[in-house]
Amino acid sequence: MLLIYNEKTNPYFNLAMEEYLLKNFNEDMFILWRNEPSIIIGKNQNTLSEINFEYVKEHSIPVVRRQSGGGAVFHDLGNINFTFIACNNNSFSDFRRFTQPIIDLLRTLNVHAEFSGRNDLLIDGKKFSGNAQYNYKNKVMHHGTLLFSSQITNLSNALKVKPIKFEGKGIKSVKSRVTNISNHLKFPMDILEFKDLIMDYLSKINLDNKFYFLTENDISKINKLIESKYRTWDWNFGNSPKYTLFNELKYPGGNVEFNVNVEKGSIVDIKFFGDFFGKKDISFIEDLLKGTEHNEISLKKSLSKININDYFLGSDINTVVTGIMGVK
Ligand SMILES: Nc1ncnc2c1ncn2[C@@H]1O[C@H](COP(=O)(O)OC(=O)CCCC[C@@H]2CCSS2)[C@@H](O)[C@H]1O
Repeated sequence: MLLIYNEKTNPYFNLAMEEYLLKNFNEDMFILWRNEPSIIIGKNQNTLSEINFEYVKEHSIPVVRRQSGGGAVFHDLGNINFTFIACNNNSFSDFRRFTQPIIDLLRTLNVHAEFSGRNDLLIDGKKFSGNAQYNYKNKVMHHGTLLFSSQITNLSNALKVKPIKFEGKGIKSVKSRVTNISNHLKFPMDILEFKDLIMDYLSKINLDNKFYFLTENDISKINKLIESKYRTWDWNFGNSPKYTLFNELKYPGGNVEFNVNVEKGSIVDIKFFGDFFGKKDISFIEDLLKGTEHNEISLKKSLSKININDYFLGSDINTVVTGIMGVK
């Protein structure tokens, strides 16, 4: 098994690295990695309905979609991620096979952890690890988080959403009470010591191991994948399953309700309902916004073609855009 101890903490890099290693190597692997504060979204989720958009914007938190299914998780440098890539697997594998080493390792530290539900590891009934898998050809990639000393308040804030606004077939995250491993240790331990401990433990349970360090060539291929996929709005947001957003726009001239239907990231339909005090017909805006990508930049660009006051008296572009994004 190849053991990869990755020091990079950029979430775009790390998600692209997983895909690159899965698709370009024909060997079993184990990788440990950490991300700077970020949200990692499941393959089939509606990104906007899973994140606290205002918080994410205010703190410039990258939101990155991954290959595997499941819900949205928060990462920071207090969270360690582990990835197993196993060749010669024809289907999804038992989650327990890949999480048992973590449970066993924690037992050596006197921490009692258990597997629960479909994809969680718990200590005292609280989650510290979420897991997911992805199949590629005859391989399975299993990855999981390990909350060791994460900022739990930031985790809750980043994932705090008002889900009633969105309707669609996107996979919803399963909210849990969470805990950090370090709170359950009988003695102080640094996160990097814990990371070393996991790597040591893994290298002992497998006999035939080799450390592998990413080469210049690997890194340049990973960088290409970042630019073509992992850093793009299309993959992280646009790729969401189709959804409808229900919201209300409050502006000095009144209140209007509206629905936006979004498919492949673009507005296919938008309808405003209510009393309008603007002097122009609202259907012009409805037509104007069809085909616009459901993001702030594209909405601003489309709306800059008109005088917003002609439709929403006393309002401005920013207010209308935040409304249409479902932020307020
Ligand atoms: N980092 C982290 N670890 C454990 N649990 C978390 C974390 N962040 C949030 N949560 C909690 O899990 C739920 C979502 O649970 P849910 O079961 O919906 O989703 C998951 O667990 C997905 C795990 C994906 C693991 C990948 C491994 C490497 S890249 S990401 C969320 O609402 C919080 O309550």
